[in-house]
Amino acid sequence: MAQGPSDGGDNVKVIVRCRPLIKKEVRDSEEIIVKTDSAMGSIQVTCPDHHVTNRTNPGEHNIPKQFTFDSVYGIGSKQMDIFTESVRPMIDSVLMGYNSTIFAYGQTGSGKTFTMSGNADVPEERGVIPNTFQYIFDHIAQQSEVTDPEAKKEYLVHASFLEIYNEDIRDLLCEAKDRHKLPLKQHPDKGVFVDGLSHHVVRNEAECEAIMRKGNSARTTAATSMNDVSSRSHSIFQISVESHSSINGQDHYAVGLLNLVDLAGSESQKKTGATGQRLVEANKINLSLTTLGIVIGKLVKGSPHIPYRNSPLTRLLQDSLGGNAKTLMVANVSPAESNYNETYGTLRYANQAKAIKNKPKINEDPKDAMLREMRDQIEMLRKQLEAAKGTATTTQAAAHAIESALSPGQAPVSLPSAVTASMDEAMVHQIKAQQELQAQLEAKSSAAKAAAEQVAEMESQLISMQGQMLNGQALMDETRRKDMKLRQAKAALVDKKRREDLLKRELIKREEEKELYKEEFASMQDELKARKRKNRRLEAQVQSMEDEMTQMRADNDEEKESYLSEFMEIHRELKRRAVVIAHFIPPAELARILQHTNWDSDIQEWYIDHGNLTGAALMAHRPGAQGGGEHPVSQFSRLGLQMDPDNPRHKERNVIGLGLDMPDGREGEGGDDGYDDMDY
Ligand SMILES: Nc1ncnc2c1ncn2[C@@H]1O[C@H](COP(=O)(O)OP(=O)(O)OP(=O)(O)O)[C@@H](O)[C@H]1O
Repeated sequence: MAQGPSDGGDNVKVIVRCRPLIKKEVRDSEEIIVKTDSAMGSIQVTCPDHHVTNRTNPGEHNIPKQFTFDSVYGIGSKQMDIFTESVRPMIDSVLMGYNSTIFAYGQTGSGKTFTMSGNADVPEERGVIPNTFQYIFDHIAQQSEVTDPEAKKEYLVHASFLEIYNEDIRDLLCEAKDRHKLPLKQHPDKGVFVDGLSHHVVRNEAECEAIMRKGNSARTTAATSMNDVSSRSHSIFQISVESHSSINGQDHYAVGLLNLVDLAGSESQKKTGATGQRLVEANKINLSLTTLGIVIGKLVKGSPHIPYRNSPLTRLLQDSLGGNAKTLMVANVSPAESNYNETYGTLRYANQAKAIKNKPKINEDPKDAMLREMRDQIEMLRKQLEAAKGTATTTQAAAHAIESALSPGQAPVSLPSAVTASMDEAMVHQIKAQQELQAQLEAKSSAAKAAAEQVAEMESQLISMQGQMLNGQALMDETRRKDMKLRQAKAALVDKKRREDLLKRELIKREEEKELYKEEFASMQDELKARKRKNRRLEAQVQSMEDEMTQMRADNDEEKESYLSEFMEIHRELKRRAVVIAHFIPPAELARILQHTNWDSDIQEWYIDHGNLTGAALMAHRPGAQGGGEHPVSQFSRLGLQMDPDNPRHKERNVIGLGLDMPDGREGEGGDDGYDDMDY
């Protein structure tokens, strides 16, 4: 299924493939340490027992490391499964005009070349690249069955094949003697491109395969201790699919470029024991792969500067990593215990790449489309051909006219001058005219031949140019139709299985979520219950506090009222004393007494200095009665005092000695100075 344009960005798709044990690993009885679950898209790798990596926590290395990817292909996976499930959507995008990149990553000997190229001679071992050719030409062949003129498309497919060897870019399709370093350049529309790289128009899968074989045989490989045919370079097979359609009389062009990248494998010098040229190659390979790793890491972190320029590999993949292309990374791993570190490293690397986001966009109506140029050339050639055909026809007609003007069977004669001299003039004239016509005929005939040749040449040129543009007619025949049907039926089955797997994955995810919710819900319910209990307790506390507060307020109000009434009482009494003082103590006397009043804060009492100055003291110093005796008291008063000692009527006459009539039984308290309890 074709993917629509995406605005929010497309994550780099990452799939993992684990190859089976190779002969050497079987011979060495290597343990398989990788477990895959294709339906769930998960892979586990377990550190072998003897391979202790964690000294501080030795038990931990036995815990399997688990990863999930867009798809995972196990030991028994088929080339066609990978193609149908994961590669086909990328090619569909290319056919729509997106740029796409599929790159195989992994340690040396992990199966990258097997996955990308495979064995072209064994149908079920054909890799991504040959299966891609077939898919593209099947798609184009189907155009022959399209009847809607607006939906009809015309295609031009061309391919290039390059390698990056020791950080130099080389064309794998040119003659060996011309295979020198090519520069990288930047184009405002095309982006980064290899200047001088050859492009080869291909009209069918056989031509594509021929190119692939030619390039593969030119690619630098060598036997190493890890792989009998180890790629010593990164290779990029590029297929450009250009299409044209005419909608409402308007020409529309789209160009999709597909990069099929087979990276050289990372290798550890310790394991390979490489020396000399192999070591130089290995260092360069590891260097560019490290740069690729740095670029991926920075993209994931969202760094503002991505060091694409640090290696030709990352510059060429610039558009595929964080750019406008759709990208699929195939991480290849070995299942053997001896490759634990590399396998774990590849999975971590691939896991990181999942987070890279691209913003794919369709290349619509690019100015430099080869197809546009070719259509213009064909149109021009057609016009020239028409003109040439006209010229050829008129020249031929002229030649025929001359031919018929010549008397039939009359061969032009060339007579010796002695003979012509004896002939009459008319005869000579006729013979000369014949000779002239003959010369004209020869000239016209050769001109007509040349014109016919030119027309034939132009026609074959036109046919060849038209033959490069594909509308499906030449590709579709009965055999392809049948094979295609079979391929499509198989693809439909894979699609069905894929959908089932996705559903299963979704279902399991939902189940897990449900379980999680259940647990969360149960704990939330417990928490809710506990909170409710606590709330009830708090509510009861609040209620009792409120009741208490209401009570306190009521008590306070009551107390306040009682204090107020007490205060009013005291105030009234005070006023009474003030009135008494005002009436009985002369103001000067009062001022003098007040001068001697002091507050004792220890006992919280007023006291009067020089008590002898007070009225009571003065009264005590009242001059005695005649002869030192007591002042006379009437019989009535003496009796009255005995009977009612508190009756002021019978008391001394000095008002200061009178006690106050206090409220609430306090009456008379502190009657000595009369100011007791008057606490202001
Ligand atoms: N899925 C597979 N099924 C069967 N054999 C495989 C598979 N993958 C790889 N092999 C075999 O494993 C060996 C190494 O594979 P290959 O050459 O593809 O590795 P590579 O990753 O390209 O290595 P290098 O980086 O050294 O070029 C080959 O003999 C290949 O046929």
